[in-house]
Formats: sequence, structure tokens, C-alpha cells
Amino acid sequence: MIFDQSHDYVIVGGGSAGCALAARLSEDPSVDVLLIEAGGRGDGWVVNTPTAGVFQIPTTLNNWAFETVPQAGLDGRRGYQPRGRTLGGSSAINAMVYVRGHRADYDHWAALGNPGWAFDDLLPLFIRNEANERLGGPWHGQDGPLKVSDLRTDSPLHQAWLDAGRAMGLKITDDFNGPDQEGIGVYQVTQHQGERWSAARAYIEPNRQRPNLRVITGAQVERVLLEGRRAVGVQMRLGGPRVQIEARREVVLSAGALQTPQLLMLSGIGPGAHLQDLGIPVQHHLPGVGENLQDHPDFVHGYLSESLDTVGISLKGGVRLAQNIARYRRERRGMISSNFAECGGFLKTRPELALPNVQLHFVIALVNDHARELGLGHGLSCHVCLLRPSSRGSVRLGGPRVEDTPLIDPAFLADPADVDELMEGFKLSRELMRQPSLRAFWTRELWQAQANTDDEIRALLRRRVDTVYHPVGSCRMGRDPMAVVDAELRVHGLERLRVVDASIMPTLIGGNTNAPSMVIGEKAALMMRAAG
Ligand SMILES: Cc1cc2nc3c(=O)[nH]c(=O)nc-3n(C[C@H](O)[C@H](O)[C@H](O)COP(=O)(O)OP(=O)(O)OC[C@H]3O[C@@H](n4cnc5c(N)ncnc54)[C@H](O)[C@@H]3O)c2cc1C
Repeated sequence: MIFDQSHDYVIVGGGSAGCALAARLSEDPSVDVLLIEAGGRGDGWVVNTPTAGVFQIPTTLNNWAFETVPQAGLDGRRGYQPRGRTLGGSSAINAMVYVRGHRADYDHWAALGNPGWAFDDLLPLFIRNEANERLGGPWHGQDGPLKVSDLRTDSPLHQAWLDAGRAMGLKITDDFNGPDQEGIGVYQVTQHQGERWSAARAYIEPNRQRPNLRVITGAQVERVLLEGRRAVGVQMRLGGPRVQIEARREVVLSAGALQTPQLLMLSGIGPGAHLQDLGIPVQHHLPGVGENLQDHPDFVHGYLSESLDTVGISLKGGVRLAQNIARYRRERRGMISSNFAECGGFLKTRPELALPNVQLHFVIALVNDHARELGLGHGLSCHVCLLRPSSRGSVRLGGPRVEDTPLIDPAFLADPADVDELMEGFKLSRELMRQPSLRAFWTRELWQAQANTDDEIRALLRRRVDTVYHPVGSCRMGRDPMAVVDAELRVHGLERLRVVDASIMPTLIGGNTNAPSMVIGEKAALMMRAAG
């Protein structure tokens, strides 16, 4: 094969995991690392300014903005799947909530036959990843690349949220990432002095001067190049022409839970029959590629509000916004530094449960259809999602070219048990939002108002549930025939090819997935350096 360029490690996808991996590998000056990202540089004010960042979610700005296939469990609706398309990946468009997940989830991964992935194995990596401005040891790091801070919004809604939790006798916490996840609290965010801290800002920007770290943006990889069972490089499009890049040591796919399986399948690695249907020569039959897709099904309660402490579209709100913009320019504080999903909680819907089974995101604006529907006025929202759904979906190719949107099927609410469990979360979160301290901030319940009987609630869930943006699991780590990578993240049956991103999670974690994806990158770097 004739190559246009050659590097030791070629990493495809500059997202949460890919940025962490590239930075850690290139700490060793004797290796040279190439990071390839399809999107742009991700360093503009829209990315960095927290409230501006929200405009990326309903649009194609730095966003692949995928749709799912029609979901039988959601009355045949198509779900929405925003995914970051820029250096920093989804961490450049996400809600900045800093959460690691529950220790039991990682212990479960290890118990499934993945040594080295128990919580106690990963805690030092979470600490190494983190620069927390308030919290320190033994649970938190203060010297890592990822800045984590308290919100700088000074919102009265925080107190109202905590008071509502107290009124219901719920635990109150000031740290969702300490020894006990359960409780109601205000989220810490991946921000520094009121600005977003994406994976690119954490891991790539400070290391731009390294001669052994090359970053290419605006280049979409089309496939992995194989020689027999060995990955030798990738083929990508850089603007018009096709370019072939050699990986002298390894190719790493970090394109995320939806596009890593897509790239494997485009390279002839995946379920043989599916590839043959599309005319793709089967290089390696690996039936688990694209299977086991899991995502948190999420329902959003909506409320109208007259409070100008919420973000909305109104004349008075416009004046307030202008004042807040001026304040943000001066101090990097106030409403413009909001991540919207400011407060939340991890709760058990039944006291006998061993772990919290639902997560709440309390949002200081009205969220309707991922902010794709906007109306006049002000409002509030409370998301409730199911942390460990039973439903399993898949990612399949939509066609034989990388431009063909993958067929994404999270199979939301396919298992009726998920509907019933989420219904418990619905009732709990609605009760919380009706507590006097929060009731004072809203004037009317919206779409959930008429859902009172269990059947009405189930029907409403099927009408409105969608993602809270945590797809994982589509290139699952494990040892069985349906596993795609081993515990060192090497693709089964092939050489010099790894997967390093959220797709390797065997099961969903109970929490948000950005920091865990970075830690997957951190861990991969350690394993790859040890392998030499
Ligand atoms: C709207 C939204 C809100 C979220 N909110 C939170 C939150 O508040 N807190 C939290 O912890 N998590 C949140 N998440 C989830 C979290 O950000 C992701 O789980 C995490 O970033 C995934 O990391 P990754 O490395 O697996 O993939 P990504 O970060 O998505 O990176 C994949 C990268 O690969 C690139 N790529 C794909 N295909 C190709 C190709 N063919 N060639 C080259 N490059 C390619 C993509 O452009 C992208 O940059 C949110 C996600 C979204 C979308």
C-alpha cells in the first residue's frame, strides 16, 4: 500500500475520549500521534460561552444532528441524536454536567469479565483527569486537565430546588461524585471561570506546541485499511482528495458510540450478512459490532413561568438578558454562564432499591423537543431519565459510504419494564416540582398536566420520551462471541486496532457520560504505553 503520511498512532475522532488519548500518548516524545477530526476546531465563542452553546443542540452547528429509525416504543416517532462534530466532540456541545456514574456500574463491568475496569481501578484516573476548583482528595483531583467548577449563576432556583428536596425528605448532596451518589443537589460543571471546558480545551489546546502531536480537522475518515488481520492505516477525505495514512503502531477508533461501529462496518468488520447486503466485502465477521446500543430514555416535564430568573423570550427577559451579557463580559458570571441543566439528582423510585435508578436534570428554561420548538415566554423543565434501561438497540449502516447516515435504533421503551420504571420516576419528579419552593416559580404545568392514571402516564411517556444524549455500548468490551473489544480495548480477532470511546461500555452507567469517556481515553493511553 502506498501512503501519503505515516504516524505511530492514528486516532480517528477528536471527541472526549480521542482528545484524552491523543494528549496522553503524546506525552511520550518518542512516539508520534495523529488525531483526525471530521469537524472544525471547536474553539469559537459559541462553544466556549455556556448559554450560547445551547444553540448547537437543535441545529447542525458543530453537530451531526442524527435521527433514529422510527421507534416502536415511542409510538413510531423518530428520536433525535445530536452528536458533537468538532474538536472536543460531544463535550463541545453538551450540557457540561460533571458526573462520573455509580461505582457499582464499573464494578459490574469488571464482574462481566473485564479486569482493570472496577471503580477502584478507575478512581485514580478520574482524579488524574480532574481539576476541581472546590473539592479535593480522596475523591477529587485538582491538577488534571479537565476544569470542574461550581456554577457561577447565583440563581435563586438552586435554593428552591434544594428546599423542595428537603420538603420531600430526600438526601441533599453537594457532591454527586463522592462516596454516595444519591440525593438532590446543584451540579458541578466542566467550566473554568464561567467558560466551557471541552475535551479539546482540556487536552489539545495546552499541547498544541508538541512536535509529536498532529491534529487534522475537517477530515472525515472513510475506513480502516487492513492487510490481512492487521490494521495498517486509514483512508480519509481531506476536502476533495482521498488520503491514505499509515499507522505504524496502531489505529484507534474514537468516533463515538454511533460512528465507531459505522466505521468498523464500512471497513468490512461487523455482522457478515449485513455487510454483504450492502455489497461491502467482509474482512472480519464480528457479529457484535453495532449491537447492544443503550441510551437513557428521558421524559421532560414542562412548566410556564413568569420568573425572569428563567431563560425565555420576552421583552422584560430581553432587558435582563442584555444586563446579563454585560455582566458576563465583565465577570464571567450570571445567567450567561448557565449550563441550563443547573440542578439535579440521583434518586431511588422505591426505597428497597440498591442504587438510584433515575436521574433528574432541572433546567432553567422550557425544553420542548430538544429546544427545536421555541415559544414566547418563560418556563422551567425537569428531566427524568431511567439510568439502567433493559431495552437494547443497534447501529446499522444506512449505506456503503461514510456519508450515508447510520440507522440508529436505541429501542427506547421496547421493554415494557422500562415504561413502568420510568413512570415511577415521572411521579417522583412531578411531586418534587409541586413542592411549595418550586411551585412558587411556575404558573402552569404543560403536557404532563392531564396525565394522572397509570395508563395516561404510560401513553404520555410513549408520546414524549427521547434521549438525554448518552448512547453507549455499540462496540462492547467483553470476552463472549458478541463482544467487540477485549478489556485492553483491542478489536477481537484483529491486530493493531482498538476502539476507545463510549461505545466500549458493556452497560450504561448511572450518570452522564462525558467524564467517563475521557477516562476511557486515559485508561487506553496507559494500556497502550504499557504495550509499547
Ligand atoms: C447535547 C448533549 C448533551 C450532553 N450533556 C452531557 C453532560 O451534561 N454531561 C456529560 O457528562 N455528558 C453529556 N453528554 C454526553 C457526552 O458528551 C458524550 O457521552 C461524550 O462526549 C462521548 O464521548 P466520545 O469520545 O465517545 O464521542 P464524541 O465526544 O461524540 O466524539 C466523537 C468524535 O468523532 C468524530 N467523528 C465521527 N466520525 C468521524 C469520522 N468518520 N472521521 C473523523 N472524525 C469522526 C466526531 O465529529 C466527534 O468529534 C451530552 C451529549 C450531548 C450530545
